[in-house]
Amino acid sequence: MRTAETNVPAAPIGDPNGATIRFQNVRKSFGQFVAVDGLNLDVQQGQLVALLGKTGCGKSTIFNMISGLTSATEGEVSVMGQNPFERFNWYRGKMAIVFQNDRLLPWRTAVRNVELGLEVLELPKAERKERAMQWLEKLGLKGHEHDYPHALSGGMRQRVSIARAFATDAPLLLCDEPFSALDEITSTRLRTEFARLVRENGKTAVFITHSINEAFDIGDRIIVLRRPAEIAQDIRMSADVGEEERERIREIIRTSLSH
Ligand SMILES: Nc1ncnc2c1ncn2[C@@H]1O[C@H](COP(=O)(O)OP(=O)(O)OP(=O)(O)O)[C@@H](O)[C@H]1O
Repeated sequence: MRTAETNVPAAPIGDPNGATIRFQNVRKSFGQFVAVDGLNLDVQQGQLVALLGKTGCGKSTIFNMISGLTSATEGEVSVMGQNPFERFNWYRGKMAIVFQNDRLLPWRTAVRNVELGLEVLELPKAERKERAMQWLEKLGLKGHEHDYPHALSGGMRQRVSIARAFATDAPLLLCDEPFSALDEITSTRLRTEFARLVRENGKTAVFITHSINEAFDIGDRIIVLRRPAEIAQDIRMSADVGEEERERIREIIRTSLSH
């Protein structure tokens, strides 16, 4: 595993404060129910952050605020220096999302599904196809470009949705438990490949998970949340963290999650 600071380009897009994602005293409530309470969080460009927490701790709510699907009740959310809820369209081509469900269109082949995000960006047809084919190859799907989703396994479909996200060339990737419905072997392989691609391509990524193992495999930084979405631990991982230290960190995380 590499340190969080590798592959970090000089300055984040449009953000004078130097953070790609910034939450300042963010509160989100649904009626009387407080899902996120006073959250402060900075994600720097080039970081691969695993957001780890038990079910119902508010991970998706945070995710929805980053992606602009919902607004904060109080406080400031800034992504690349803009408010994602107010400037939803500004993020086209700057933010790509991978969901738990692959969300492929069943009537489109793998390559046509990858091209979809590029159609929205209005890229010329030949370039769309070339980019989509390249990303499918990088995701190990050479030979399956013209298969329809129903002919692909769950892992292959999720590979297509990752190719679709990377093909847009968005600097920020948001992933909401994309591998949690897959078997452990497929999931482990995919998350390792995903993390490598994020680093190789200098992306910033937030990866939501409820699995400690997944957070360890993915994150340069592991943020452990407890209800109502407060940060219980903020852990920086690096290549020189030995196995003994990793086990100690796992124990700290388990303890945090059990509260
Ligand atoms: N639209 C909503 N209306 C009312 N309550 C909501 C709404 N969205 C989320 N909540 C509540 O806020 C809390 C946090 O939900 P959230 O989906 O963010 O958690 P999560 O950590 O993503 O859970 P999971 O891992 O199960 O997806 C939960 O108690 C949930 O019931």
